[in-house]
Amino acid sequence: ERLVDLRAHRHRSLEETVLSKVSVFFTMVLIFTYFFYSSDYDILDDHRRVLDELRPSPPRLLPDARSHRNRTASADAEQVDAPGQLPQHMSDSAKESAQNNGIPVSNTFGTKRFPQAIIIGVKKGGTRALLEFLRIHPDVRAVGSEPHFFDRFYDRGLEWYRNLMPRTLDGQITMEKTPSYFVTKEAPSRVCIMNCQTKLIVVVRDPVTRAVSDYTQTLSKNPGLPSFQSLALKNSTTGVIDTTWSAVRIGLYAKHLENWLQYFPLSHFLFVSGERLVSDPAGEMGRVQDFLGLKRVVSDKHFYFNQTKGFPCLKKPEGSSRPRCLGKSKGRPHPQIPSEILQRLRDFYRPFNHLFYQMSGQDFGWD
Ligand SMILES: Nc1ncnc2c1ncn2[C@@H]1O[C@H](COP(=O)(O)OS(=O)(=O)O)[C@@H](OP(=O)(O)O)[C@H]1O
Repeated sequence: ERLVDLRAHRHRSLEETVLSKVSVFFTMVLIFTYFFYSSDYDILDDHRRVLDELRPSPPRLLPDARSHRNRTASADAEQVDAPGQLPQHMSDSAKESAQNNGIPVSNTFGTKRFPQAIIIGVKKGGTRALLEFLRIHPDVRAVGSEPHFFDRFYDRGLEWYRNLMPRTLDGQITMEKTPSYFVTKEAPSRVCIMNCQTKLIVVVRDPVTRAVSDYTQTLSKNPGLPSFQSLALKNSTTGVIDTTWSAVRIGLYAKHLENWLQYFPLSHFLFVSGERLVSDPAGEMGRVQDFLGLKRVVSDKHFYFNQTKGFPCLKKPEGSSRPRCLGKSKGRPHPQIPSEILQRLRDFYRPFNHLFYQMSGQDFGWD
């Protein structure tokens, strides 16, 4: 009888252990689901980026014999087909039939390629908005975070860089954005070593507002920062602008473009107006898609103006419960800067802006 009792007791405690494990598992699933669906767009995106970057390099399978446009032979020599996920835009039936055939489709789709187009600048111009808007396009795959290869991590080598890229199918465009490339002296020659056919996109914004936006970002990380005017002026009595301050220097677009034009012809550049990206995102996206040789998929039906955010946001994508606005670090309120300092900066930038309009063949209307 004691033996039977003991067995029954053991059975019960085993059942209890299993039950408690199952309930812990479901609680975790519930918590995860809650955070997944209630989180901010940027947080989700950050998770995806971190996961993408932490994912170990896949083992090499088949050598990729396919050639791809816009790439240099040396840079391409090591291309391989590699395991990847089924492409998002692939129809469910195609995915199913591939899986039903027992073919390990997820192991043969996609190739990591060098970007054919890069958003090279400018910092605080609206580069994140542009990249996120482009990512809606089924023929664009982009790295979420900024790789900083051509400025900070060049010594890691081209293969390191290519490994950061998402997998693409033939016909899809690989992209990345790192706004500091535009002001990095060595970047043009380095990009050209990778591929001189690379398309270059520069989102430009009134250099005065851009400088204030840049300052606002630094201030948010370092509240003890000196005032904007004390950093912008070399000397408060003479009113001479301090061009060594990066927030000022970045706005000398003509000077930076000159450096790039030593390696790339003007036809390789598209200058996107940061202002119009806010006032008419669909119009500006039309130009970008044309430049990239893409079908005009991203259009006004994808955007709505969010009154609370004060910026255009993406409408609820299919299968998502929420519309997507950029995170809090995009569209921050700017501190009030004395009007005479802003005027001084406007006067300072005017000749550089005019030179830039001439060089780019576009009048951005900042003056
Ligand atoms: N749709 C939308 N939503 C939010 N913000 C938008 C959008 N379109 C353009 N912008 C402007 O983008 C500015 C930030 O530029 P970047 O993304 O290039 O900044 S960064 O260099 O990557 O830090 C950011 O600058 P601040 O307003 O100064 O924060 C915005 O003005």
